[in-house]
Amino acid sequence: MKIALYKDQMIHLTKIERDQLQKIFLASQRGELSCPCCHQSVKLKISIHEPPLFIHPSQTFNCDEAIKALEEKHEATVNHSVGSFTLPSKREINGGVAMLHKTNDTVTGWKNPYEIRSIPPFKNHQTSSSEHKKYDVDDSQWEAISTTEGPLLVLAGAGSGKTRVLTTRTAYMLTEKKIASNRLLLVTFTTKAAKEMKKRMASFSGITERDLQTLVVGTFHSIFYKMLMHHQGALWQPNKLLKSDWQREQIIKEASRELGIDEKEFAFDQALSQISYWKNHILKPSKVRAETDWDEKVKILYERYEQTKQATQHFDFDDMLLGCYELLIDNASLLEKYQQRFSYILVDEFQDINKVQYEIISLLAKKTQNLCVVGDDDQSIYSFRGSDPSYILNFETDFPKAKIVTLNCNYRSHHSIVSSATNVITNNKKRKTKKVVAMTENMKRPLQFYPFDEEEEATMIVTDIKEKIENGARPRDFVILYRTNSSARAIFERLVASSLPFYLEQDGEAFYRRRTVRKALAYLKLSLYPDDQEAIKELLGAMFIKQSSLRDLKALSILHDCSLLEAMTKLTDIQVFQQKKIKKMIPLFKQLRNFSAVEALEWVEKEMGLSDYIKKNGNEGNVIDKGSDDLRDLKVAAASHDRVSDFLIHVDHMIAKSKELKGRPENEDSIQLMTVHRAKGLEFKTVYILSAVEGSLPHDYSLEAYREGDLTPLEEERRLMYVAVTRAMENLYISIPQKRRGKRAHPSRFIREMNTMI
Ligand SMILES: Nc1ncnc2c1ncn2[C@@H]1O[C@H](COP(=O)(O)OP(=O)(O)OP(=O)(O)O)[C@@H](O)[C@H]1O
Repeated sequence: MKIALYKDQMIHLTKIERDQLQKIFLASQRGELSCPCCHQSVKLKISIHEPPLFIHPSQTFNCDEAIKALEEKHEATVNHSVGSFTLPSKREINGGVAMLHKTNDTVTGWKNPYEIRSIPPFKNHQTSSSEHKKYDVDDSQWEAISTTEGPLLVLAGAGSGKTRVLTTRTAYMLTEKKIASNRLLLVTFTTKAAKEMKKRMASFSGITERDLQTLVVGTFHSIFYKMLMHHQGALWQPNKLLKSDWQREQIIKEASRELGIDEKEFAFDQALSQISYWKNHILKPSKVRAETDWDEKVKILYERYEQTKQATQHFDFDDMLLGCYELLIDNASLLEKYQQRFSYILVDEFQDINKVQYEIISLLAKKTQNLCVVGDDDQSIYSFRGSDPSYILNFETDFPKAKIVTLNCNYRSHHSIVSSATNVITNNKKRKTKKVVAMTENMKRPLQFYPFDEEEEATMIVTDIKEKIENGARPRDFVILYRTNSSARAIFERLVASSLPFYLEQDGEAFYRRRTVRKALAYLKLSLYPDDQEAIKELLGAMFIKQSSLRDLKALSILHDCSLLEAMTKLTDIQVFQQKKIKKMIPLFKQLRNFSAVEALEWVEKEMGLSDYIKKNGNEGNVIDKGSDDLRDLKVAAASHDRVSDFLIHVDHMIAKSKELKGRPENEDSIQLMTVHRAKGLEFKTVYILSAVEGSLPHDYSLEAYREGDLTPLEEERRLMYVAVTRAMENLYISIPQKRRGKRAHPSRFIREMNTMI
């Protein structure tokens, strides 16, 4: 039904502004809406497949006829506002956003979902022959398995059975070729993948417990670290490993103080990534060529970072690779020993290898040349960390005797998913030509849907998952993929509100703990709690006032019997322009609490100086996550809350939930939320891709590079879309919000490509 009662007034879906829909949804979740006929509570359902509707959650009602009459009556009436919802007096058909597939009898701007149609007819591909039936592999897979001698490049399309090939090949070498298990080295990209390989290997008949124990399977780091421990144990004690980012950050923070860099405001995370990138390229500080001011600063921090580590005998993960490389090149007899020991080397995910890893593997394989590498250049997505697809693209040049086997049968995804992925990836110029074909088809095609914004996107997806689980699906069947961690905020919040089990692997700070977000929230908090110390610290940072002023503020607040916030007007040990700014700003805090949450944030940005902070420090060196984007995201989150106080309660609740989940072990049967990067190598029955719009996927930074003539980052973004699409086994849903970060969004260019048959 299209009508419901809210605060004793009738609301009609066709008359509601689209940007109010989410608020009505939240009100309905709180049980604030009721049926105008039977007065039972009703819910607003916002789903992917059909226009929004009010529904009776209980089965016992009989209001259809009466509701129809009421709907017709109210269709003709004019409404203005109900509670905090604004209702247009005249319904706008277009609502200011592009509408491709609009319907006229529902909320403004609603667009029906749209199936991808540019799918060629499915062809049946016969593959397997009887010779290798016992391994359950096809001809090409068999060729990759049985070619054990000499360099071999297995170019494997998405879902074509790389893991199956690697495990079967290892089993074949051990059981049929009788190669001693300790002569094999199998390198995987993640610890999870290494465990999975061992688990699968155990299921082959003929493989003994001893084989599994002596076989060296692991990540580059784990294998090379063992080598270092064996030969230089004293230098590589585990207690000297800088395991966490905060430990590494601490070192460069100290160095930054000496250099006069503002500790509170510098993007240390980016600096650490840059240092890591240089190390993976075997670039010592003296060899780095700084091209920008930022590079120059980080280069100096890099120098200090290395000096400190050396002095305290600490080491980081990158040092393990560099240390192993140096160990082998400096020690010819040791190298020879390892060349003999590991006479068969297998490397998974070879498209994401970096320079130092490649150099070590090349050294080890130099003598025997028995190097089998498996990868897909179309899935190379780690160039920001130093991995370089040119190693896979140039493998035949580096190993002229290499044999190449291409695996192009996709066993994971149905035909329409594989075709959609192919439509996109074929647009990349720098790639090896290959045509991946699906082995199965079903009638379901990938579906594009058009939420109003990020909030509605999250609501639609959670509704869809809930329905599917009610119909028998398991939570573990679902994954929600996004480009950057900050995009997970809305979906996280909606899942917290639902009772569905979910797991979010956090590799960064939770959204509300991000630097710019913390600062913006501090203003709101101080408007209500002018003595909040944490918020005051953030405010000092936002105003470029040193943190030690907090001490003075505490003393001043006692002396003048005023709040910490008011005490700021009495600070003397600061610049005159800062004193003036503070005097002007402090009275404004009182007004803030009367605004809506969004208005308050606008005010903080424009009138209270947060925009100055963002301009100066929000973006420093940060190409992926900009402070100004965080503030826009924060306004989207705030839009669902009228009062500042309500929004702050919501924020605290989400911070607590996020902490709670961080410490909780992964439940195997949960909905997964992850970045596309993390989804590499995984598969799920149903995949949702968030925000397939320009600026998100492809990311803004790649579009900027493209405008400046550099195509490389955009091609990597296209590979990310390819990886995302090819994780789906049966169902693929792609979200194309009409607005993102409060602005009109444009469908991703990859969507256009997906809808164009090659
Ligand atoms: N010969 C085969 N017959 C039937 N199923 C197969 C065969 N080879 C692989 N599969 C199945 O296809 C799916 C994809 O395999 P796998 O995960 O090994 O692919 P992949 O090449 O590593 O994929 P990606 O690179 O996209 O992560 C798995 O579910 C696997 O069991």
